[in-house]
Amino acid sequence: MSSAILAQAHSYLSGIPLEVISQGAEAVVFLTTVHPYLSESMHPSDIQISSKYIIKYRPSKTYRHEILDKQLTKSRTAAEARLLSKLYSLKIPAPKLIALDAPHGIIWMEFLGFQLPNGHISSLKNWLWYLERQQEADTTATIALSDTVKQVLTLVGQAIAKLHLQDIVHGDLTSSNILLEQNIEELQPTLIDFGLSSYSPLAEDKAVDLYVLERALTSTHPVYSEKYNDWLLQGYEETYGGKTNNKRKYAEVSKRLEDVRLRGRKRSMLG
Ligand SMILES: Nc1ncnc2c1ncn2[C@@H]1O[C@H](COP(=O)(O)OP(=O)(O)OP(=O)(O)O)[C@@H](O)[C@H]1O
Repeated sequence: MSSAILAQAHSYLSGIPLEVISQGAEAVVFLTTVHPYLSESMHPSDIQISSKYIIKYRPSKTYRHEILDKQLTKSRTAAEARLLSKLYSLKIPAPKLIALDAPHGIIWMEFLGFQLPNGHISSLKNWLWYLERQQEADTTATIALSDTVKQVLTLVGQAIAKLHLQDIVHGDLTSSNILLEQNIEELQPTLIDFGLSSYSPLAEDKAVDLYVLERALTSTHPVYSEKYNDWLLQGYEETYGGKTNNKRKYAEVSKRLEDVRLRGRKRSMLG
């Protein structure tokens, strides 16, 4: 990453320790240990507070016109933050919004996930890979793996359905954009990266969301992806089509998903 981007982030976040954990096309993601406005003394000592937070920073793009760049940074950052806050009120699992500095392209949010035994972060992709490697080493692990994976993928499908029932489309659903949280009894999948999200009532857009995740699972977990996708869709159907009057809406998305798959297959046959 360019030192200019880092210097800019440090100037906006003066005195805040920043550790780069990812750099995408749109944003740099930092890990920090400092909360933007709460100090330790503001918490009763019996309440455990997290000491890890995420800062997502959209640097300015020098190839864009300066005024347009400022407007885009501000509106995209604010839109992502608004969505996080909406998801919290809807109880859809996603990072909690902590603070926002839209003009500078900065969002502070809750840190999610944990370290897997192999040291990787608990994205759905890393977790499935980890379990698959384990199973290959010990074939007696099959049943335990199926039960837990089925439960998690059903929850993923349910979370996506909750999003779609609100006519929110994620826009970049991959197995890296799903982080697992360790709850007391079970693993809870949470959705991250709402930078490309939008509102849409269209069955087509929802089907594309599902297709993108289906493709991600197929390409990263080819041996098991059929089962994974079945479990995911079961969870989706349960929640999206759960009420009698939603059955028709679910059938529309399901039909569209078939069409999108067909288009995808045609495209790959044509190269
Ligand atoms: N709330 C969070 N808790 C923990 N890790 C996070 C969180 N948000 C983002 N990350 C980490 O940072 C990475 C990039 O985040 P995000 O996808 O939001 O940024 P991005 O710039 O849009 O990325 P990309 O362009 O690669 O899609 C994630 O894959 C994840 O590893």
